Amino acid sequence: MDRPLSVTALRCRTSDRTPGASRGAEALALALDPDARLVGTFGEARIANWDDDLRDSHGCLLEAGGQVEDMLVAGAFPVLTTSDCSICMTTFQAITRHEPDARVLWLDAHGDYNTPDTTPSGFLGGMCLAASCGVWDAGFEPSIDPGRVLMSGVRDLDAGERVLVDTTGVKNVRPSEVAQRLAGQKVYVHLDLDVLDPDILPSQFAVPGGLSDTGLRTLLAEVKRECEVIGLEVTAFEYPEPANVELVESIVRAVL
Ligand SMILES: NC(=[NH2+])NCCC[C@H](N)C(=O)O
Repeated sequence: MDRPLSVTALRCRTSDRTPGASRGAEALALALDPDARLVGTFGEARIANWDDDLRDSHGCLLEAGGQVEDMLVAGAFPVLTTSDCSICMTTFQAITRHEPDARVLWLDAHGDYNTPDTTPSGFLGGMCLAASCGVWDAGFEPSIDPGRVLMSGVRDLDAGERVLVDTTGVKNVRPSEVAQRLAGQKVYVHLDLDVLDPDILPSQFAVPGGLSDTGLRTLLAEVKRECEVIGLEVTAFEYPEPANVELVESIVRAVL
């Protein structure tokens, strides 16, 4: 990497539900960079459906985009660690404002490509990529063309969600194909740790059949070799407790 690393841990509204998630995000950020910024605040704990969630998380989402923007403006390589994958609705805005040609590599067990019409759970985190791609309006400008998103590790799509992925042109490919597909391009990586197998790292929305830690490290190392990686966000709900931070750090370092 030719740019200085700039790391921020963002504590999100939804961290109320999984406080371990924020501890993990902060521990990871500090492991990557002792000078990492730790920002964000807990909101009021209440059970949310997606529109409550959107309202309550609004400040946190804006903060996420602002953090990535600041890191880019400073000429740094941004790394954002957080519990809440919904931040992509603003982080991708910051990325594509600075690098209009950027591709997004979406490493996740889930597509997060539901809309209010297809969501089985009402969970905003399951709808955030679709909002980023302009499939529905969450109140944030769409930031990335679906054709510029490459998914891998995604193995749990709801029925309506699958139709949207297929019809809007998002590609979902095997891990071994990722680096070739993105070769020579500028790539921002969204890494939800539930892309790993739940035997390796437990998660709130665990889906069996995930990548091994070695498999993920290999994939990221290939991406680093073949592409120009321009930044990274590491998200998860049931984030690693401090005992697992070493494992996650070793994975993240493969792409730095
Ligand atoms: N980023 C995540 N953990 N997403 C989980 C989404 C689960 C499911 N597809 C839903 O919409 O509710």
